[in-house]
Amino acid sequence: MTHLAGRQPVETPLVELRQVARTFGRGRAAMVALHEVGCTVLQGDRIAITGPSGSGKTTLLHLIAGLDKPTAGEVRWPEFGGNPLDHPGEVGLVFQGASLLPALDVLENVALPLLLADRPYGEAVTRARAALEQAEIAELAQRLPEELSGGQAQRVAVARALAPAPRLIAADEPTGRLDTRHALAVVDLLVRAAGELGATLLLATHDPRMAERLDRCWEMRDGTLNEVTA
Ligand SMILES: Nc1ncnc2c1ncn2[C@@H]1O[C@H](COP(=O)(O)OP(=O)(O)OP(=O)(O)O)[C@@H](O)[C@H]1O
Repeated sequence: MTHLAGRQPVETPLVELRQVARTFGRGRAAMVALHEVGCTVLQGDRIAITGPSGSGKTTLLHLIAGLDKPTAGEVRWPEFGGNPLDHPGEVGLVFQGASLLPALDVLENVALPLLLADRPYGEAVTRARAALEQAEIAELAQRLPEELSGGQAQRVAVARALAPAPRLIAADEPTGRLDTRHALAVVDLLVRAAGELGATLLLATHDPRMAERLDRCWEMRDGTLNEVTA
């Protein structure tokens, strides 16, 4: 596994899952997406969650980020004192599509989460500009989303996630709609930015070439988790 520059994990658990299961639906229609998964995410970890379609990557990522609740078992966030989503700016989320607001320019899109978290306007704009610099797209600040390529739009989505300086970055197939060159660039950006921020990074991907850029790799198979590297 590649160890790109940055801070190494310290042995402090950021997220702990104990015998976590997640079932969707009920009765005969019940679908067990996760079977008694136990794992620990350490501060500063950079973990790829791999596995085929339907193996449970998104379900696991959502539980770790606090977006979903288990149907059995326990998820704990010792460093956050409860669900991190209750603390605005602590979790940066990136999804397959950039989902930028079409009427706002790039700078406004990146500043928006900070404004929604009641940060002062000046601070939100300053942080948004810094995140665009970090993502190496400062020159796009005044563009509208419709004026961006797919790769540029996804870098804006990454900048939006980075702007509040989150402690946990959760990215779900963030490169699924990009060609290999742009996909690798976005993954490398996430890895570098996580190192610079001292943030923990979890990245769900079905692509082993993306997973190789991170330090640890968890492989999902039919709702169970195996660590394939450490
Ligand atoms: N809301 C839901 N209702 C019913 N079943 C669901 C729901 N969400 C996920 N599932 C099922 O749970 C299983 C795991 O889904 P999940 O999205 O976590 O897999 P994944 O590995 O992320 O897949 P992909 O790579 O295709 O995104 C799948 O069988 C899926 O159909």
